[in-house]
Amino acid sequence: MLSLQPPSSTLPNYLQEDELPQECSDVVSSLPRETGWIAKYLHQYQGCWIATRYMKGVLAFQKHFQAHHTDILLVTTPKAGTTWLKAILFALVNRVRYRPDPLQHPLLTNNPHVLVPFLDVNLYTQSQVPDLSSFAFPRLFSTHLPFALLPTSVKDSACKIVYLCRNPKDTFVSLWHFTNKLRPTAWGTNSLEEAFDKFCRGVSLYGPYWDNVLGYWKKSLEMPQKVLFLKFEEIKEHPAANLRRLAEFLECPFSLEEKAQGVEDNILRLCSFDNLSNLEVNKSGKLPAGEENNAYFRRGEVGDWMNHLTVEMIEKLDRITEEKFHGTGLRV
Ligand SMILES: Nc1ncnc2c1ncn2[C@@H]1O[C@H](COP(=O)(O)OS(=O)(=O)O)[C@@H](OP(=O)(O)O)[C@H]1O
Repeated sequence: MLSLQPPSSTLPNYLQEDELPQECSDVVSSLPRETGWIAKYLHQYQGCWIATRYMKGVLAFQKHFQAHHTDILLVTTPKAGTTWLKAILFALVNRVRYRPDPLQHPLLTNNPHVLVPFLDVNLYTQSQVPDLSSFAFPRLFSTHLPFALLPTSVKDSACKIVYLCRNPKDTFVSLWHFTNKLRPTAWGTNSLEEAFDKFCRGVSLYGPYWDNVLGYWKKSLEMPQKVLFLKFEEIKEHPAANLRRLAEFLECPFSLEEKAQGVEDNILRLCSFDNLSNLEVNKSGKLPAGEENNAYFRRGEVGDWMNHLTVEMIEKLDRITEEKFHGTGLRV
């Protein structure tokens, strides 16, 4: 057993890095390593930067997860709006079982990350082979892993993948705030400049950001029935149209009757930033691993990067994005 972190009883659960099983520690110790942001270290595994704490879950997820053809997997780059889309997905596919009612709905008392858990980060981190039998169909799961790292059963089955990306400048700024809120100051760097440098070099959770996004963009063009590619900014601008697109992709389109009853509007209202962020569960609750739910709600807007990045930073990030996405047809 290899311990990668000095014991510290003061750390919340989500920062504690348990002793890794031998099989996992052998893999981890052979990987390139960098000091991380929210995590103490990031390890470059199959081209993707993963926190020590999540390595066990990633390996177990890759090895053991058996996808059902009815599963829905939400994939995002961290801080792309995962919490928001988890809420929308849950409300959408469960709209018959749970009417999107402003007074009574599971989203009013549960953080979206509890209703749509991360496979690698939550379920497979707790157990090598978690019991997924209690999940209602269609099963809703989530991950930040790049397409290339998904288990074979996800790629081979007819399960659907919904991918969400957000422009890299807001993604970076959101990640920066999240990191500073949740991790001890002694870890990694407190400097915006240093974190920015790492992000630009691709060293960020589940990064490089551009590789993660491009992998799913290409798959969405090759297999439009399997991968739906959504953008945070587009959902913000045209929420109803994107909700309809999502429903059609998941083969549960809204009926005329539902449209007349205002079901689409009710889902969007239920999942809006103002509604979710003001719920008691999201103001004062915590996730099972100890993260404060309010850390997932900050501003929820497009363009906050203008308040944080210098002109040089903006130019640099724009230039990298331009180069990486050149010729792919993708604009973010
Ligand atoms: N309902 C709703 N509507 C719009 N925006 C929302 C919503 N909920 C969360 N947010 C904003 O999403 C950002 C958090 O990103 P994620 O949820 O992807 O975080 S995580 O990857 O799950 O850790 C973070 O963005 P920033 O405000 O820019 O930091 C949240 O405020």
